[in-house]
Amino acid sequence: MPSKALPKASLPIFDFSAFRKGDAEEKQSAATQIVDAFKRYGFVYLVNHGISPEQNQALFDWSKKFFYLPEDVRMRPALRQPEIKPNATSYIARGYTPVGFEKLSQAYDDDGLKSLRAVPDGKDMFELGPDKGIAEIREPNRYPPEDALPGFKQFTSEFFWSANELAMEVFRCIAIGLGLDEEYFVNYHQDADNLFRLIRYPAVDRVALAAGKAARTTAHTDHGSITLLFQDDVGGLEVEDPAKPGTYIVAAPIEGSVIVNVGDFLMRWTNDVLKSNLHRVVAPSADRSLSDDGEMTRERYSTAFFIQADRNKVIQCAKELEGDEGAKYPPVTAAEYLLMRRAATFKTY
Ligand SMILES: O=C(O)CCC(=O)C(=O)O
Ligand SMILES: [Fe+2]
Repeated sequence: MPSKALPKASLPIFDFSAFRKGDAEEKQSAATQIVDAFKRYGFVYLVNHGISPEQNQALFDWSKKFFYLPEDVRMRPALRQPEIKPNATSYIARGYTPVGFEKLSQAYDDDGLKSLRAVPDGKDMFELGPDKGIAEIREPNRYPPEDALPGFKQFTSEFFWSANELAMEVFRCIAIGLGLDEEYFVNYHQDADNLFRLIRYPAVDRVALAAGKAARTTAHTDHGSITLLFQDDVGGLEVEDPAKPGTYIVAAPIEGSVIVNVGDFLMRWTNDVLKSNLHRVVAPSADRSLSDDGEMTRERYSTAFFIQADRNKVIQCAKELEGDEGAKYPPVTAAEYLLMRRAATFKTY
């Protein structure tokens, strides 16, 4: 009998209630440990993070309902994400993106991108941002008509704000762990200019996926400040082992947990003190990920919540993080940085 047990995860797992509900000493201790893990792996699991198991389950239920909408509804021009042009002035995505458009990678030269794109990432996505504030005015959300999916808009909006609240707690934790003012990072994330991405990886031929003839998400780092990642029970997420570059640690699903990882922008902002680490989604190792006949790897759902700093605030390394070498990078705004990173991510030719 194949084992249905979840593989043991080897990335650090923290009970976040120690930070959220602890006294000053407990907060400091939790923050120090979590920051140590971000320095080493760039990734942690949090449990007891404040988003209830019911909300978590509802997220996947709604996601599934969205992706099961008829194709003609998903592909309506009003819902479809506008094509990203090479000279785009915005890095913000809203709406539905069908399979084959986004290819995450670390390659930025044309040849590298072209050869990687020979095997597209097998996923489609629905992306949204805040429904109030300056970010909403600049880029309104693109939803299916309410009668096509009643309640979807309200749920995703509520989830957006719950996840944003959790992200702000994570920033407080990181700031305390780094010896900075508790509100240091929160002050740069006032607009909630975040990207909330529902992802579906359709069922795919097991052998093709394992052989690299089909892909889910190629190895990449995230661009923004931090990412909160919710995954279902299929598996396949892996994180590069910092002790053995080129090899990967399985980031197995853990029910009710959220994975938090550091993005490139925060790595740069912290003078490389915190690590933005490579990760990918590959063929899951466990048998529970296969269809009944064993030919296909089951479809997989995940939700990534990319936290991005206020667009036009200039960030630069805090004095406390300069170390002996001084600041490694010149000041930059989130808009300048993210625009540059996003341009390479979408098929533009
Ligand atoms: O689907 C996942 O588990 C990871 C997705 C991811 O890394 C991304 O979209 O940046
Ligand atoms: Fe990612």
